[in-house]
Amino acid sequence: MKVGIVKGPAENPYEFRFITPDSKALKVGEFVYYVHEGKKVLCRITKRLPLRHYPDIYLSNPDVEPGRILKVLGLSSREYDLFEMRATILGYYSRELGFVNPRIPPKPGQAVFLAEKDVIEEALLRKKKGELGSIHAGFLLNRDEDIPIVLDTSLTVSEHLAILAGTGSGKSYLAGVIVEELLKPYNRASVLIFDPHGEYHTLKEVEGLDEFSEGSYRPSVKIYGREDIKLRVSELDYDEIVNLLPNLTEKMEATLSRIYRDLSERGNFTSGDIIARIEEMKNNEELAESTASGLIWRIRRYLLEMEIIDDYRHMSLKDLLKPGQASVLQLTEMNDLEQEILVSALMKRILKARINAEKGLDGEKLDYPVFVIVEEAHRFASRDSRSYDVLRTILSEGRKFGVGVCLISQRPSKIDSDILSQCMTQIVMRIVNPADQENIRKSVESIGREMIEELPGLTKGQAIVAGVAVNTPVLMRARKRHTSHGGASKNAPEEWIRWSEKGESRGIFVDRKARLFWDED
Ligand SMILES: Nc1ncnc2c1ncn2[C@@H]1O[C@H](COP(=O)(O)OP(=O)(O)OP(=O)(O)O)[C@@H](O)[C@H]1O
Repeated sequence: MKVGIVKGPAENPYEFRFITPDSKALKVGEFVYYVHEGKKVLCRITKRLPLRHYPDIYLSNPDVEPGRILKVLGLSSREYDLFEMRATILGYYSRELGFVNPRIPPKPGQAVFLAEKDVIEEALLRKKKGELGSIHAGFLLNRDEDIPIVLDTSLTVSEHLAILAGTGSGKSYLAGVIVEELLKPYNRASVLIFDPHGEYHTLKEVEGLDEFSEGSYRPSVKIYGREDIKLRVSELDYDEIVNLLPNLTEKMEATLSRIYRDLSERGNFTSGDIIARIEEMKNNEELAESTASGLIWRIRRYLLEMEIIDDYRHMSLKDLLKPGQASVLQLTEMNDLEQEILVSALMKRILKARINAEKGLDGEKLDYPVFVIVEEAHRFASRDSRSYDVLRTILSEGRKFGVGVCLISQRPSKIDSDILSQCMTQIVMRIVNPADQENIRKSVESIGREMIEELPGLTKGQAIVAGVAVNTPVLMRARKRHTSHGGASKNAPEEWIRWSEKGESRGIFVDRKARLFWDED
């Protein structure tokens, strides 16, 4: 479909301007093309400017439509119905070379066409919907026709993914879509989810849905609650143990460091082993009574009191991570310290197990790549977080060993920029906060300035997808979930009414007297 005519070049050589009537309803982000030597040269619309404004006097009376004034004056409304569009030339697409820019802008007078479904699918996407190793995340925005937006699974997971947006824009809904896709028969991924708000348990529904099974394949989703999540004392780093024990004196730290070094060389150890060593040092008069008792008290009070820390039990990595399985670690009842220590210790163990498997080393092994989703990533990937060092290492080295990470955050400006810039696929949804927009502009180079300007205007579920998993940034609306969304907003009035209809409200206002504690039964 012809949608406009080229007016001429713009300020820079890879842009041009064209004129289109309003009736063609072209929007920023839309894909168009012109023909050069028989090839369709794909372009993205970056700006839409009205060509002529109505004289102010035509707009002076809100009750009189400007078109009527034109009619009375015998003028045509069509000349006010025109828009000048800017478009960036992406090039014609070659499977081998990617986008090839012809380096000759279109001539004035040349026709501009709306890119058809097959042109978009061929040029923008590396994978077709349902193909082996594909993620059907949504549909091209601004089109009535459903043009699927499909990501390349391999690049999405191994080169890390970031989903960034203001709160309530649909991040975890979309992450759910991505996990669903990863569990489909054409991916059968091994996924781990750190879920601080308990939003992912509903993914268990996939186990009963036909879309997810093929032959003998059926995915599984395991939910780990607080009582199932355990770290062994001996799998904690020295720094992690120190972080758990408050107000250690220099002498206590030095003692603990020595004991930790000795015990960790032997393999597994328990908190009882640490305490026994401290007592031994005290009895040998290597340690003052007050230091020894202070250290033992802290170990008993803080290390042993922590529910996620155990002397013997820990989660088996082989149970936690399996192809065709998503494991959801619910962190809802843990405090920040426990959550950070858990992310740090478990991620370290996963990376080590992958390195062991890849290099044929001794020790715990994981024989397949894994994908880890970290919700509220700003809490775990900011410089002052206890899990910062591990995440930084995994983000920079994980791809070599098949540990992919998806960071999800509503405060991208709080995520360390070295970490964020390692996420090679970015999905950015509505962001209104200017500091966060600026941070996205700096750390997500593949999204141009004109696309960043679109961010505040997006609505729930709409996103810019950019980076290695697609050939060029594209505007998308997320597809519908097969499973329900565990993070769905509460409908308060509905719940109030349901509650009151059950009769539970009766009598609630009878006792209006404030009770003092000595009045209580
Ligand atoms: N694509 C979508 N289609 C339909 N509903 C959606 C879509 N995306 C999000 N929603 C709904 O919008 C609400 C917020 O979505 P979601 O929980 O994914 O937001 P969020 O960005 O993760 O928010 P928060 O930062 O608070 O966790 C939910 O009720 C969800 O069901």
